[in-house]
Amino acid sequence: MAEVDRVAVEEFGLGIIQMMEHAGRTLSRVVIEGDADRITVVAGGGGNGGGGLACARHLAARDRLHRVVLDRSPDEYEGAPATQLRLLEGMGVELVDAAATPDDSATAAITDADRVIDALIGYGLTGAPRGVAAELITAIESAPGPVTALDVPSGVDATTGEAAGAVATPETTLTLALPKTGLAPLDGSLVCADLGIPAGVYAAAGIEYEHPFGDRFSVELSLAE
Ligand SMILES: NC(=O)C1=CN([C@@H]2O[C@H](COP(=O)(O)OP(=O)(O)OC[C@H]3O[C@@H](n4cnc5c(N)ncnc54)[C@H](O)[C@@H]3O)[C@@H](O)[C@H]2O)[C@@H](O)CC1
Ligand SMILES: [K+]
Repeated sequence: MAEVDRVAVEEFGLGIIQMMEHAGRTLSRVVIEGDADRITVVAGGGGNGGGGLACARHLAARDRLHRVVLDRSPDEYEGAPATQLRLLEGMGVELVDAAATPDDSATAAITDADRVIDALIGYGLTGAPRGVAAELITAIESAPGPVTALDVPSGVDATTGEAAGAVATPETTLTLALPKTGLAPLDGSLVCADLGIPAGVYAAAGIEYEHPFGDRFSVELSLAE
């Protein structure tokens, strides 16, 4: 998937912000179909967090957003995730910086929610979750509400499915563009979102690909028996 993203951006000129918007909007549609009114988005600093922040904007516009929890200071965001964050700030959405709140407001924002979106870490995970991200994964895992994970549950290696540390078990995982091999052993439902990546990108990345979405923009997947 990393190679597909690279070819899409460097050889086909697809914008990361474009793909991230599809990810965030489709994620918001999936959770809006449920009945949760107070949805908390927990967002990291990379591409996965950026998709979560785009989702938060669509939820806020529909009055379904409870809180946005960050694992670092808003000043540390760069690139497309920073663009998503600035848009949220412009809407007046309150951000909870878990790294700067010694009290339990980040945990409360997670435990008070009807549903939690886990957009901390995607396929960019390196090693076991550390620091604030690890604490937030533990808080998500102990939250009473159901969890929707973006792309992969944070802490799971997208390729091997191994988890070297904490993982929040999702009710649903919305994976992006292609199912990752590391999702095969996962419990819960699996939905794949179309990021609008042209078929030629897959061909250029050496992947045999048939558009799986038909007339839809997301499809539920199940493991072949
Ligand atoms: N790169 C792209 O073209 C796109 C990426 N997308 C999303 O972005 C993800 C990949 O983005 P990135 O490559 O930025 O990576 P990620 O966002 O998956 O992970 C990087 C972030 O995780 C943190 N992190 C990594 N390992 C950690 C550990 N052990 N403990 C604590 N924190 C850790 C890093 O500090 C960094 O903030 C995909 O899974 C997907 O969800 C989509 O938004 C679509 C486009
Ligand atoms: K995630």
